[in-house]
Amino acid sequence: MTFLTVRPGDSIAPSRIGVLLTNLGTPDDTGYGAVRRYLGEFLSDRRIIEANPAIWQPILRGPILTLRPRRTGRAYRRIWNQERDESPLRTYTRAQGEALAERLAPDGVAVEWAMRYGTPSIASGIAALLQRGCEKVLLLPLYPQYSATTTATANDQAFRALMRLRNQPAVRTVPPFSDHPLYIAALARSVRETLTGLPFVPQRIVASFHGLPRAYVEKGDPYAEECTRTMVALRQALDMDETAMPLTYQSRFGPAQWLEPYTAPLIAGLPAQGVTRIAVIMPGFMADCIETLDEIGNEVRSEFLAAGGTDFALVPCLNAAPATIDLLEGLARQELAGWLPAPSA
Ligand SMILES: C=CC1=C(C)c2cc3[nH]c(cc4nc(cc5[nH]c(cc1n2)c(C)c5CCC(=O)O)C(CCC(=O)O)=C4C)c(C)c3C=C
Ligand SMILES: [Fe+2]
Ligand SMILES: [Fe+2]
Repeated sequence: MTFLTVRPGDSIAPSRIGVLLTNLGTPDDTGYGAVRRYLGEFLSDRRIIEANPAIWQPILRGPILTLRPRRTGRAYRRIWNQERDESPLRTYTRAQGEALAERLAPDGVAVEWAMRYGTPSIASGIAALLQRGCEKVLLLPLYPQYSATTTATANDQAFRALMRLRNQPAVRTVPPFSDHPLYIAALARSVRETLTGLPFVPQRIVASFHGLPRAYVEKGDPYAEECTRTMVALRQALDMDETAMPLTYQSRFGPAQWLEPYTAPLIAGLPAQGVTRIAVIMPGFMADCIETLDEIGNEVRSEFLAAGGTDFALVPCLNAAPATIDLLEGLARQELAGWLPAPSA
Protein backbone atom coordinates (compact mmCIF):
# COMPACT_ATOMS: atom_id res chain seq x y z
CA MET A 1 0.00 0.00 0.00
CA THR A 2 1.24 3.52 -0.76
CA PHE A 3 0.63 5.98 2.02
CA LEU A 4 -0.15 9.63 1.50
CA THR A 5 2.45 11.94 2.92
CA VAL A 6 0.01 14.37 4.52
CA ARG A 7 -0.14 13.94 8.29
CA PRO A 8 -2.34 15.42 11.02
CA GLY A 9 -0.67 18.49 12.40
CA ASP A 10 1.52 18.70 9.27
CA SER A 11 1.03 22.44 9.04
CA ILE A 12 2.06 25.22 11.42
CA ALA A 13 -1.46 25.18 12.92
CA PRO A 14 -1.81 23.59 16.39
CA SER A 15 -3.91 20.45 16.98
CA ARG A 16 -7.43 21.13 15.82
CA ILE A 17 -10.85 19.59 15.28
CA GLY A 18 -12.25 19.41 11.75
CA VAL A 19 -15.75 18.80 10.37
CA LEU A 20 -16.23 17.38 6.87
CA LEU A 21 -19.66 17.87 5.30
CA THR A 22 -20.32 15.31 2.56
CA ASN A 23 -23.02 15.27 -0.07
CA LEU A 24 -23.77 13.13 -3.09
CA GLY A 25 -22.05 14.79 -6.02
CA THR A 26 -22.63 16.27 -9.35
CA PRO A 27 -20.99 16.59 -12.78
CA ASP A 28 -18.46 19.39 -13.38
CA ASP A 29 -20.41 20.63 -16.40
CA THR A 30 -23.52 19.68 -18.33
CA GLY A 31 -21.74 18.26 -21.40
CA TYR A 32 -22.04 14.63 -22.44
CA GLY A 33 -18.50 13.71 -21.30
CA ALA A 34 -18.74 15.22 -17.82
CA VAL A 35 -22.18 13.76 -17.14
CA ARG A 36 -21.06 10.36 -18.44
CA ARG A 37 -18.00 10.40 -16.15
CA TYR A 38 -20.11 11.38 -13.16
CA LEU A 39 -22.84 8.78 -13.81
CA GLY A 40 -20.16 6.16 -14.50
CA GLU A 41 -18.58 6.75 -11.07
CA PHE A 42 -21.94 6.99 -9.29
CA LEU A 43 -23.50 3.91 -10.86
CA SER A 44 -20.33 1.83 -10.39
CA ASP A 45 -20.62 2.20 -6.61
CA ARG A 46 -21.57 -1.23 -5.30
CA ARG A 47 -23.52 0.38 -2.46
CA ILE A 48 -25.75 1.93 -5.17
CA ILE A 49 -26.01 -1.00 -7.57
CA GLU A 50 -25.57 -4.28 -5.74
CA ALA A 51 -25.77 -6.47 -8.87
CA ASN A 52 -22.73 -8.57 -9.79
CA PRO A 53 -20.33 -6.21 -11.67
CA ALA A 54 -19.71 -8.92 -14.30
CA ILE A 55 -23.38 -8.54 -15.24
CA TRP A 56 -23.91 -4.85 -14.38
CA GLN A 57 -20.81 -3.23 -15.90
CA PRO A 58 -21.56 -4.27 -19.53
CA ILE A 59 -25.12 -2.91 -19.12
CA LEU A 60 -23.78 0.30 -17.55
CA ARG A 61 -20.97 0.82 -20.10
CA GLY A 62 -23.35 -0.15 -22.93
CA PRO A 63 -26.88 1.27 -23.13
CA ILE A 64 -26.97 3.28 -19.87
CA LEU A 65 -23.81 5.38 -20.28
CA THR A 66 -24.57 5.79 -23.99
CA LEU A 67 -28.12 7.07 -23.61
CA ARG A 68 -28.58 8.50 -20.11
CA PRO A 69 -25.92 11.27 -20.10
CA ARG A 70 -27.77 13.11 -22.87
CA ARG A 71 -31.06 13.11 -20.98
CA THR A 72 -29.44 13.86 -17.60
CA GLY A 73 -27.30 16.62 -19.20
CA ARG A 74 -30.46 18.31 -20.53
CA ALA A 75 -31.99 18.18 -17.05
CA TYR A 76 -28.84 19.69 -15.49
CA ARG A 77 -28.89 22.48 -18.12
CA ARG A 78 -32.43 23.41 -17.04
CA ILE A 79 -31.38 23.94 -13.42
CA TRP A 80 -27.67 24.90 -13.72
CA ASN A 81 -26.41 27.83 -11.62
CA GLN A 82 -25.21 29.96 -14.52
CA GLU A 83 -23.67 32.60 -12.30
CA ARG A 84 -21.22 30.17 -10.69
CA ASP A 85 -21.24 27.70 -13.57
CA GLU A 86 -21.97 24.74 -11.32
CA SER A 87 -24.90 22.65 -10.16
CA PRO A 88 -27.16 23.97 -7.39
CA LEU A 89 -26.17 21.03 -5.18
CA ARG A 90 -22.58 22.21 -5.18
CA THR A 91 -23.57 25.86 -4.61
CA TYR A 92 -25.73 25.02 -1.60
CA THR A 93 -23.29 22.52 -0.12
CA ARG A 94 -20.55 25.14 -0.33
CA ALA A 95 -22.85 27.73 1.28
CA GLN A 96 -23.66 25.30 4.11
CA GLY A 97 -19.95 24.62 4.65
CA GLU A 98 -19.04 28.31 4.70
CA ALA A 99 -21.87 29.23 7.07
CA LEU A 100 -21.04 26.37 9.43
CA ALA A 101 -17.36 27.38 9.34
CA GLU A 102 -18.33 30.86 10.56
CA ARG A 103 -20.36 29.40 13.44
CA LEU A 104 -17.55 27.05 14.55
CA ALA A 105 -14.57 29.35 13.92
CA PRO A 106 -14.67 30.84 17.45
CA ASP A 107 -14.04 27.31 18.78
CA GLY A 108 -11.11 26.82 16.41
CA VAL A 109 -12.98 24.13 14.44
CA ALA A 110 -12.12 23.85 10.74
CA VAL A 111 -14.87 22.97 8.22
CA GLU A 112 -14.52 21.53 4.72
CA TRP A 113 -17.14 20.13 2.32
CA ALA A 114 -16.87 17.40 -0.29
CA MET A 115 -18.76 15.16 -2.70
CA ARG A 116 -18.98 11.36 -2.75
CA TYR A 117 -18.89 11.36 -6.57
CA GLY A 118 -17.08 13.98 -8.62
CA THR A 119 -15.41 17.03 -7.14
CA PRO A 120 -14.32 18.23 -4.65
CA SER A 121 -13.58 14.67 -3.58
CA ILE A 122 -13.83 13.36 -0.03
CA ALA A 123 -10.10 12.50 -0.14
CA SER A 124 -9.30 16.14 -0.94
CA GLY A 125 -11.58 17.31 1.91
CA ILE A 126 -9.76 15.07 4.39
CA ALA A 127 -6.37 16.19 3.06
CA ALA A 128 -7.42 19.84 3.49
CA LEU A 129 -8.44 19.22 7.11
CA LEU A 130 -5.14 17.47 7.86
CA GLN A 131 -3.22 20.31 6.25
CA ARG A 132 -5.09 22.69 8.52
CA GLY A 133 -3.76 20.76 11.52
CA CYS A 134 -6.80 18.62 12.37
CA GLU A 135 -6.10 15.62 14.56
CA LYS A 136 -9.78 14.91 15.20
CA VAL A 137 -12.30 14.73 12.37
CA LEU A 138 -16.10 14.59 12.44
CA LEU A 139 -17.74 13.24 9.27
CA LEU A 140 -21.17 14.77 8.67
CA PRO A 141 -22.99 13.17 5.71
CA LEU A 142 -25.78 15.53 4.66
CA TYR A 143 -28.49 12.87 4.70
CA PRO A 144 -31.10 13.12 7.46
CA GLN A 145 -32.33 9.56 6.78
CA TYR A 146 -29.67 6.84 6.88
CA SER A 147 -29.28 4.57 3.87
CA ALA A 148 -26.39 2.32 2.91
CA THR A 149 -26.63 3.99 -0.52
CA THR A 150 -25.93 7.46 0.86
CA THR A 151 -24.64 7.81 4.44
CA ALA A 152 -22.66 4.57 4.44
CA THR A 153 -21.03 5.08 1.05
CA ALA A 154 -20.01 8.65 1.97
CA ASN A 155 -18.37 7.34 5.14
CA ASP A 156 -16.81 4.39 3.24
CA GLN A 157 -15.16 6.86 0.91
CA ALA A 158 -13.72 8.84 3.84
CA PHE A 159 -12.36 5.66 5.39
CA ARG A 160 -10.86 4.69 2.02
CA ALA A 161 -8.88 7.94 2.12
CA LEU A 162 -7.93 7.33 5.77
CA MET A 163 -6.67 3.84 4.83
CA ARG A 164 -3.88 5.56 2.92
CA LEU A 165 -2.60 7.50 5.93
CA ARG A 166 0.18 6.24 8.14
CA ASN A 167 -0.85 8.65 10.88
CA GLN A 168 -4.63 8.80 11.00
CA PRO A 169 -6.67 11.42 12.81
CA ALA A 170 -9.31 10.28 15.33
CA VAL A 171 -12.65 10.02 13.51
CA ARG A 172 -16.32 10.21 14.45
CA THR A 173 -19.41 9.97 12.23
CA VAL A 174 -22.68 11.85 12.74
CA PRO A 175 -25.67 9.52 13.13
CA PRO A 176 -28.84 10.01 11.07
CA PHE A 177 -31.02 12.89 12.20
CA SER A 178 -34.39 11.97 10.72
CA ASP A 179 -36.38 13.29 13.69
CA HIS A 180 -33.85 15.62 15.30
CA PRO A 181 -35.78 18.59 16.77
CA LEU A 182 -33.62 21.12 14.87
CA TYR A 183 -34.22 19.30 11.58
CA ILE A 184 -37.97 19.11 12.11
CA ALA A 185 -38.03 22.76 13.20
CA ALA A 186 -36.17 23.80 10.02
CA LEU A 187 -38.58 21.80 7.83
CA ALA A 188 -41.67 23.15 9.63
CA ARG A 189 -40.38 26.68 9.29
CA SER A 190 -39.73 26.24 5.55
CA VAL A 191 -43.31 24.96 5.07
CA ARG A 192 -44.83 27.86 7.04
CA GLU A 193 -42.73 30.44 5.20
CA THR A 194 -43.62 28.99 1.79
CA LEU A 195 -47.34 28.82 2.61
CA THR A 196 -47.36 32.43 3.82
CA GLY A 197 -45.97 33.61 0.46
CA LEU A 198 -48.40 31.63 -1.73
CA PRO A 199 -51.38 33.19 -3.53
CA PHE A 200 -53.37 29.96 -2.92
CA VAL A 201 -54.06 27.54 -0.08
CA PRO A 202 -52.79 24.03 -0.95
CA GLN A 203 -55.22 21.17 -0.30
CA ARG A 204 -52.29 18.79 0.19
CA ILE A 205 -48.61 19.09 1.03
CA VAL A 206 -47.09 16.05 -0.63
CA ALA A 207 -43.79 14.91 0.89
CA SER A 208 -41.45 13.36 -1.65
CA PHE A 209 -38.30 11.44 -0.66
CA HIS A 210 -35.70 9.94 -3.00
CA GLY A 211 -36.70 6.32 -3.55
CA LEU A 212 -34.75 3.11 -2.95
CA PRO A 213 -35.12 -0.39 -4.42
CA ARG A 214 -37.57 -2.30 -2.21
CA ALA A 215 -35.12 -5.24 -2.10
CA TYR A 216 -32.53 -3.07 -0.27
CA VAL A 217 -35.06 -2.34 2.46
CA GLU A 218 -36.05 -5.99 2.67
CA LYS A 219 -32.36 -6.84 3.19
CA GLY A 220 -32.18 -4.43 6.15
CA ASP A 221 -31.65 -0.88 4.92
CA PRO A 222 -33.51 1.23 7.50
CA TYR A 223 -34.18 4.10 5.05
CA ALA A 224 -37.97 3.61 4.79
CA GLU A 225 -38.33 3.59 8.58
CA GLU A 226 -36.23 6.74 8.77
CA CYS A 227 -38.48 8.51 6.24
CA THR A 228 -41.55 7.49 8.23
CA ARG A 229 -39.93 8.82 11.41
CA THR A 230 -39.40 12.19 9.71
CA MET A 231 -42.99 12.32 8.52
CA VAL A 232 -44.47 11.42 11.91
CA ALA A 233 -42.49 14.24 13.54
CA LEU A 234 -43.15 16.76 10.78
CA ARG A 235 -46.90 16.11 10.67
CA GLN A 236 -46.98 16.53 14.43
CA ALA A 237 -45.06 19.82 14.22
CA LEU A 238 -47.47 21.15 11.57
CA ASP A 239 -50.60 19.58 13.09
CA MET A 240 -51.37 17.69 9.87
CA ASP A 241 -52.43 14.11 9.23
CA GLU A 242 -51.36 11.50 6.66
CA THR A 243 -54.06 12.55 4.18
CA ALA A 244 -53.06 16.19 4.27
CA MET A 245 -49.35 15.35 4.09
CA PRO A 246 -48.74 12.00 2.36
CA LEU A 247 -45.31 10.34 2.14
CA THR A 248 -44.19 9.40 -1.39
CA TYR A 249 -40.97 8.28 -3.13
CA GLN A 250 -39.49 9.74 -6.34
CA SER A 251 -36.53 9.11 -8.68
CA ARG A 252 -37.09 5.45 -9.57
CA PHE A 253 -34.19 4.09 -11.63
CA GLY A 254 -34.34 0.86 -13.62
CA PRO A 255 -37.02 -1.82 -13.83
CA ALA A 256 -36.99 -3.14 -10.22
CA GLN A 257 -39.71 -2.37 -7.70
CA TRP A 258 -38.84 0.67 -5.55
CA LEU A 259 -40.42 2.00 -2.37
CA GLU A 260 -44.03 3.06 -2.87
CA PRO A 261 -46.17 5.05 -3.31
CA TYR A 262 -44.38 6.64 -6.26
CA THR A 263 -44.57 10.45 -6.22
CA ALA A 264 -45.36 11.17 -9.90
CA PRO A 265 -48.46 8.96 -10.35
CA LEU A 266 -49.82 9.89 -6.92
CA ILE A 267 -49.59 13.60 -7.75
CA ALA A 268 -50.94 13.17 -11.30
CA GLY A 269 -53.94 11.33 -9.81
CA LEU A 270 -54.88 14.11 -7.37
CA PRO A 271 -56.91 16.36 -9.74
CA ALA A 272 -59.26 13.43 -10.46
CA GLN A 273 -60.00 13.39 -6.71
CA GLY A 274 -60.77 17.13 -6.70
CA VAL A 275 -57.31 18.11 -5.39
CA THR A 276 -56.07 20.81 -7.77
CA ARG A 277 -53.90 22.95 -5.46
CA ILE A 278 -50.80 21.37 -3.91
CA ALA A 279 -47.39 22.11 -2.47
CA VAL A 280 -44.54 19.57 -2.50
CA ILE A 281 -41.82 19.27 0.14
CA MET A 282 -38.72 17.10 -0.31
CA PRO A 283 -37.47 16.60 3.26
CA GLY A 284 -34.73 14.07 2.45
CA PHE A 285 -32.77 16.49 0.28
CA MET A 286 -30.69 18.93 2.32
CA ALA A 287 -30.06 20.99 -0.82
CA ASP A 288 -31.96 21.67 -4.01
CA CYS A 289 -30.67 19.60 -6.88
CA ILE A 290 -31.67 18.00 -10.16
CA GLU A 291 -34.09 15.70 -8.35
CA THR A 292 -36.01 18.49 -6.63
CA LEU A 293 -35.75 21.36 -9.13
CA ASP A 294 -36.16 19.37 -12.33
CA GLU A 295 -37.84 16.04 -11.56
CA ILE A 296 -40.40 17.58 -9.19
CA GLY A 297 -40.24 21.28 -10.11
CA ASN A 298 -40.49 20.70 -13.87
CA GLU A 299 -41.58 17.15 -14.76
CA VAL A 300 -44.01 16.38 -11.95
CA ARG A 301 -45.38 19.94 -12.03
CA SER A 302 -46.17 19.63 -15.78
CA GLU A 303 -47.85 16.25 -15.28
CA PHE A 304 -49.98 17.67 -12.46
CA LEU A 305 -51.08 20.68 -14.51
CA ALA A 306 -51.75 18.49 -17.56
CA ALA A 307 -53.96 16.28 -15.38
CA GLY A 308 -56.11 19.26 -14.38
CA GLY A 309 -54.18 20.70 -11.42
CA THR A 310 -54.34 24.49 -11.16
CA ASP A 311 -51.73 25.50 -8.55
CA PHE A 312 -48.41 23.83 -7.71
CA ALA A 313 -45.74 25.12 -5.35
CA LEU A 314 -42.36 23.73 -4.32
CA VAL A 315 -41.18 24.14 -0.75
CA PRO A 316 -37.46 24.93 -1.19
CA CYS A 317 -35.02 22.49 0.36
CA LEU A 318 -33.29 23.54 3.56
CA ASN A 319 -30.29 24.86 1.56
CA ALA A 320 -28.39 27.49 3.58
CA ALA A 321 -31.31 29.06 5.49
CA PRO A 322 -30.38 30.19 9.03
CA ALA A 323 -32.45 27.33 10.55
CA THR A 324 -30.41 24.86 8.46
CA ILE A 325 -27.16 26.24 9.79
CA ASP A 326 -28.62 26.03 13.31
CA LEU A 327 -29.25 22.36 12.58
CA LEU A 328 -25.72 21.72 11.26
CA GLU A 329 -24.17 23.59 14.18
CA GLY A 330 -26.39 21.70 16.65
CA LEU A 331 -25.46 18.33 15.12
CA ALA A 332 -21.76 19.19 15.06
CA ARG A 333 -21.68 20.43 18.64
CA GLN A 334 -23.68 17.42 19.86
CA GLU A 335 -21.30 14.96 18.21
CA LEU A 336 -18.19 16.93 19.20
CA ALA A 337 -19.08 16.50 22.90
CA GLY A 338 -15.94 15.57 24.80
CA TRP A 339 -13.74 16.94 22.01
CA LEU A 340 -14.94 20.50 22.43
CA PRO A 341 -14.99 21.87 25.98
CA ALA A 342 -18.54 21.69 27.44
CA PRO A 343 -20.38 25.04 27.17
CA SER A 344 -20.20 26.95 30.47
CA ALA A 345 -23.53 26.95 32.31
C1 LIG B 1 -29.93 2.66 -8.23
C2 LIG B 1 -29.77 3.94 -8.36
C3 LIG B 1 -29.90 4.96 -7.30
C4 LIG B 1 -30.04 4.83 -5.91
C5 LIG B 1 -30.14 3.58 -5.06
C6 LIG B 1 -30.08 6.16 -5.38
C7 LIG B 1 -30.23 6.49 -4.02
C8 LIG B 1 -30.27 7.78 -3.52
N1 LIG B 1 -29.92 8.97 -4.17
C9 LIG B 1 -30.14 10.04 -3.33
C10 LIG B 1 -29.93 11.41 -3.63
C11 LIG B 1 -29.67 11.92 -4.91
N2 LIG B 1 -29.65 11.24 -6.08
C12 LIG B 1 -29.39 12.10 -7.13
C13 LIG B 1 -29.30 11.80 -8.47
C14 LIG B 1 -29.38 10.50 -9.01
N3 LIG B 1 -29.68 9.33 -8.36
C15 LIG B 1 -29.59 8.25 -9.23
C16 LIG B 1 -29.75 6.88 -8.92
C17 LIG B 1 -29.87 6.36 -7.62
N4 LIG B 1 -29.96 7.04 -6.43
C18 LIG B 1 -29.21 8.79 -10.53
C19 LIG B 1 -28.99 7.97 -11.78
C20 LIG B 1 -29.08 10.18 -10.39
C21 LIG B 1 -28.61 11.18 -11.45
C22 LIG B 1 -29.64 11.90 -12.12
C23 LIG B 1 -30.26 11.07 -13.20
O1 LIG B 1 -29.57 10.65 -14.14
O2 LIG B 1 -31.48 10.87 -13.10
C24 LIG B 1 -29.21 13.44 -6.57
C25 LIG B 1 -28.97 14.73 -7.34
C26 LIG B 1 -27.52 15.08 -7.65
C27 LIG B 1 -27.38 16.48 -8.28
O3 LIG B 1 -26.27 16.85 -8.67
O4 LIG B 1 -28.32 17.25 -8.43
C28 LIG B 1 -29.38 13.32 -5.20
C29 LIG B 1 -29.28 14.41 -4.17
C30 LIG B 1 -30.62 9.53 -2.10
C31 LIG B 1 -30.99 10.38 -0.89
C32 LIG B 1 -30.70 8.14 -2.22
C33 LIG B 1 -31.12 7.10 -1.25
C34 LIG B 1 -31.99 7.21 -0.34
FE1 LIG C 1 -30.10 9.13 -6.32
FE1 LIG D 1 -34.40 11.87 -11.08
